[in-house]
Amino acid sequence: MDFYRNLPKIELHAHLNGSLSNATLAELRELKYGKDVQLGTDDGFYKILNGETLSLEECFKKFHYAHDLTDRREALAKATERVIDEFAKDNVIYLELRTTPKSTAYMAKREYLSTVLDVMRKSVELYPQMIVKLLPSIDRSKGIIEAEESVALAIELDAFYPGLMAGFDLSGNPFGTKFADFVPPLQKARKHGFRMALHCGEFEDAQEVKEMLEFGVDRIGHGTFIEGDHLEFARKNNIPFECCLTSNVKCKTVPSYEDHHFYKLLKIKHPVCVCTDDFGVFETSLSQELEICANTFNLSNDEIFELQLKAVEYTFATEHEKNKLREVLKQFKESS
Ligand SMILES: CNc1ncnc2c1ncn2[C@@H]1O[C@H](COP(=O)(O)O)[C@@H](O)[C@H]1O
Ligand SMILES: [Zn+2]
Repeated sequence: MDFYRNLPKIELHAHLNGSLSNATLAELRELKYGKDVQLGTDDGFYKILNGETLSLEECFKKFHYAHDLTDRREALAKATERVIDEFAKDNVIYLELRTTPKSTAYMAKREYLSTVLDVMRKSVELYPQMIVKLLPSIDRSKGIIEAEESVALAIELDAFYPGLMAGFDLSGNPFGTKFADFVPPLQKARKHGFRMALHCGEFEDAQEVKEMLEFGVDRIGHGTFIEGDHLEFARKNNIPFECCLTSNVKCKTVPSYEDHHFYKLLKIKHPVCVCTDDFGVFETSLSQELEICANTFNLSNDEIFELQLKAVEYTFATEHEKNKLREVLKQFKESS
């Protein structure tokens, strides 16, 4: 475990409200409901426990628990601080965190987004070793108006937080929604200069995968059901896959770790990185995901190191930032 923990790591797929640890949940619960209140104290609701049988659709219900606890500015700021801190403690040197800007009973969408961005900006001083970026998410289940609002807001706030927002994510419960509806706001985001890291092929829908690939994606979130011509297209265009092993196993979109498409991609030398998705919900960490990956597919420490080095390429960082990350990795290699 020491190797995986000490290794400087790149995290490219992590949702803020899915990344609340037990300690963070307890802190947020106390902040909202006080010390003695029993209501809403069941963190078990938020977790997907080992052996629990849930469909992907059922998994999405889990996030309501965290959303209730982060509906005020102070709580959201604390949650963001804790998540960044826990990634830093796990030796993550580059973090692209994603979150859906929300309006709640206590916060407008603008306040939500600026709260997260303020904490990120502060993290530059707190964690000089770490680079943190935000990918605002579009939650498909919330409809097109919300998507358009989020894009307009991100474009507006980008002027006040230069370099912090790097791209857009499309995620959330896809059932009952159409990708085509989200093309206009995503196009607007891309025109502004945001890169595209979309959940693509997390469930089986070849037509949607086709539409997404035609639209153009910079990175593929999950890509579990991308096969045949679509995989060929991804290969020709060198589109990296963000693989979240435990997330996929626990949401039952892959049958087991052994069957995870990560290995198929690795074998054909396709760009791939290992990510956590929602380390709080899935009770994991990036170190743990890499260790599982190494044990499942019999990968050496050198191969895991190489995965991190290659992941630097797939980040939405500037060339200057990428060089800094490579330097940190090089120093780790030399000293180990
Ligand atoms: C398990 N696989 C997944 N597939 C698709 N979307 C997911 C997801 N895991 C998380 N999210 C998206 O991220 C939100 C939580 O973080 P934020 O409130 O945005 O910070 C979820 O509500 C969902 O929209
Ligand atoms: Zn995700």
